[in-house]
Amino acid sequence: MSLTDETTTIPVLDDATQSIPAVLPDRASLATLEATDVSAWFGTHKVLDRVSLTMPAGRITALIGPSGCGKSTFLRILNRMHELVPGASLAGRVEIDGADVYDPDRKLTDARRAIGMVFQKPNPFPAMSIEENVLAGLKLTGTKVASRDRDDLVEECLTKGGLWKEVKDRLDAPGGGLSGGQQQRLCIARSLAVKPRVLLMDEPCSALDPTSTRVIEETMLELAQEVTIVIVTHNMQQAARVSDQCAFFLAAYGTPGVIIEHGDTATMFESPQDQRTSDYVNGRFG
Ligand SMILES: Nc1ncnc2c1ncn2[C@@H]1O[C@H](COP(=O)(O)OP(=O)(O)OP(=O)(O)O)[C@@H](O)[C@H]1O
Repeated sequence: MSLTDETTTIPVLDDATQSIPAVLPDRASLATLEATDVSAWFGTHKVLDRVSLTMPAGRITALIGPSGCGKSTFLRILNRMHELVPGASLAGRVEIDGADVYDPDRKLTDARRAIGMVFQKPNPFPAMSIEENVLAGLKLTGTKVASRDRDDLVEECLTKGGLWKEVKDRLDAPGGGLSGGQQQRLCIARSLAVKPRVLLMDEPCSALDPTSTRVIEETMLELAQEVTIVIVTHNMQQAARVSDQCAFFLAAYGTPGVIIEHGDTATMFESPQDQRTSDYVNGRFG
């Protein structure tokens, strides 16, 4: 089913009922994510109207805009989390390298494995060890890794998450015992363990101090070489520091969110086309 009918309601899919093999493209390569005419509702409340955006392979795309304009909803549509909200629906198309993310013949876990998510508040499993946290996503997504390869995978993911040096001597310690910034990097490492092609990050630094924020930003810049990143941020300096392109979302009073303008980050900050973009990135509202 391609979700081009504006009135289509997405059913909440039960993984247990989906046994068709994965057909997502090779997860080892960088992927472009393409959203076309995406609209979204919570019940009858329409919160996004025909949003289209290309998020290029190996680049960092920042979604910016004032509170309530639909950035997080858009992000959650990209890896099929929106459909978990009772009464939520959407229309439009999301493709990863041309493959329909909402193809009903595809397992929900395939979409989640290919398109990982890091949330605003670090959410490690507090009682699980650091090592167990990294490996936790494998079980949740049904990803198989031989036990002899697990140590290497843990080291690889913690290294990419920028945490290895700090925790390599205490992999058995509980994840909940780490600082907030370390916990967020542990969550990034956990997302990486299933080898996603895209990593979605919803205000990943908003609960962190400036030092931890910089460490996460450095981690993101390194990760972009092997995974496409889409980040929601309210921090304009952060958008300017880390992103290659920005999309400015806005919802005028009583209307659903739309993208007013998008383009490469330098242009969006230095010479945007739309006065509202200029006002927003210069802190005149929002
Ligand atoms: N679970 C939900 N149920 C009902 N309405 C929701 C739900 N989540 C979000 N909304 C509504 O959808 C609209 C868009 O919200 P969303 O969180 O996507 O915006 P946002 O731009 O990410 O905001 P913020 O920057 O504050 O996180 C808002 O009007 C919000 O109230």
